[in-house]
Amino acid sequence: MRPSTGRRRGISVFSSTEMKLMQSNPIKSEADLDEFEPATGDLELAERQALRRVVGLSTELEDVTEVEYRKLRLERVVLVGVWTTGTVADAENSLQELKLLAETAGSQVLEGVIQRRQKPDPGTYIGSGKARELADIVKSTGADTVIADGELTPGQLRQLEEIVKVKVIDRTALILDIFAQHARSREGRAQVELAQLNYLLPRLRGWGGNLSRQVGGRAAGGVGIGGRGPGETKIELDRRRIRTRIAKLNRQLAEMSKARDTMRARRQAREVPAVAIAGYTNAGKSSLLNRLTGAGVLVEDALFATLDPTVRRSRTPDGRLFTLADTVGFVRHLPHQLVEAFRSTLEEVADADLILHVVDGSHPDPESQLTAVREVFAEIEADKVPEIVVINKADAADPLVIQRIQNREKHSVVVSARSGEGIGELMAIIERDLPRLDHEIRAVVPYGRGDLVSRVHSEGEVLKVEHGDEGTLVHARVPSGLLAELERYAEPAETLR
Ligand SMILES: Nc1nc2c(ncn2[C@@H]2O[C@H](COP(=O)(O)OP(=O)(O)OP(=O)(O)O)[C@@H](O)[C@H]2O)c(=O)[nH]1
Ligand SMILES: [Mg+2]
Repeated sequence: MRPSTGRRRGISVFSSTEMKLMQSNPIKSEADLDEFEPATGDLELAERQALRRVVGLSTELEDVTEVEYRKLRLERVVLVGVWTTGTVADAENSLQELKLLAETAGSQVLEGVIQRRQKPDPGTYIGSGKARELADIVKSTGADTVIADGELTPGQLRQLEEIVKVKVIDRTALILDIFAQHARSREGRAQVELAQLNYLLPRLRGWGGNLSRQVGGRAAGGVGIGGRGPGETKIELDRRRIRTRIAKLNRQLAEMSKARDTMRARRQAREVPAVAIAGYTNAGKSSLLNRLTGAGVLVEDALFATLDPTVRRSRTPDGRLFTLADTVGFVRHLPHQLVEAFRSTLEEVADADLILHVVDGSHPDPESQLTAVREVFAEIEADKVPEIVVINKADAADPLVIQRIQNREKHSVVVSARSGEGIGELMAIIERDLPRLDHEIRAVVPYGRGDLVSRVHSEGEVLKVEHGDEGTLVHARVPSGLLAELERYAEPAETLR
């Protein structure tokens, strides 16, 4: 924590245009600032920010890509957290994670501060005295944004902005922003936009027209709110547009989820068991999928590298086919708007026959990651699915920490997706825990039905194949769908050995 730099408030932090604005609406002392009247406060702040935005975004071009725009937008940030429970180490881990999130969003973190409090200040999140210290830090570091480690009310965001004089965003907005940058598929983009709009809607008044910028270009672009003046009519209009857009996105997503359901139903009809790889972001889920299937999925030392689930086929050592799905990573306090919006994607986890819950053994606090992930499992009703805890990054982890997790998690396996250590053991566990959906059959398949024989090869487990006079003699374990088709060619019981 930085020492207090005193209760200074230099005018030099403002541009000349802003100074003019302040003269026409003078703030004489900090006391005035504290008792700011919300109604005029909204207007004044929004105008000041509108001006600030023009100054800061002189490079704002029509064709600048969204990511570049975001980088401009959130370049130099100061982090702030309120530490209510737990140890100093917990509080620091939390801010460390916020730093990774901020960096993932493309910003440079200049400083981070935490305040010990019973609970966040209802008005300004951190205490108002601390908020002024924060303002000094912002000024001396030249930061353009403050990111708060929590979900702030619209009022808290506004009041903190009034004190620190730069844009304030919260953890939820930051995570939404990262998702928006990473979403690639049509469904993923629609889900993120829906989450952003739901976050935006109740905050529209508090942040005035400026909000469309804060929540991200896509949401803003999608509804066409450029956000100039925060006039009531404009806000009403924006609200209506947002609601219309939300309704449309919900309809589109329902369509897309139907397509996904069909695909899943097809997989289920074939009785191929489904394994979902889930876990905290950056735990190594995609690396594990690659290691198990050679899928070649993007692996990155970044949070939320994966947003679109990849499904691959794999086989157990005894030859049974199963699907393996990589999924979006979880994080503590995953914004509920995101969980809601990503519900259909997350169903992939809830509908699985087995979950490989990957945890990063080299993380300072893997246990709290396990807990955070299980909270999301409960929310999406995936908590009834059998779970194997896969303690990953064994090559980098402290053996004592691994031991500690193993003691707590009886159903666990230690692996390194990087070195391959423990992967064989993991496969053996998958084989043991996968539901056995297959039936054993011996059949003589006529040569004209080569299609059935190839299905036995791809969907079932072949025990023996011979070529006889009347057809292919197949002894195999197959799912029931295929069994039904093979039964007419089944060998009479008495010939079975
Ligand atoms: N040392 C070590 N690093 C690993 C291991 N597995 C993954 N990593 C690294 O951890 C980082 C994250 O890996 P990913 O596979 O992208 O993790 P993820 O869980 O898919 O992450 P998101 O999709 O972002 O949620 C990458 O830098 C990997 O190289 C491992 O076994 N050992
Ligand atoms: Mg991934």
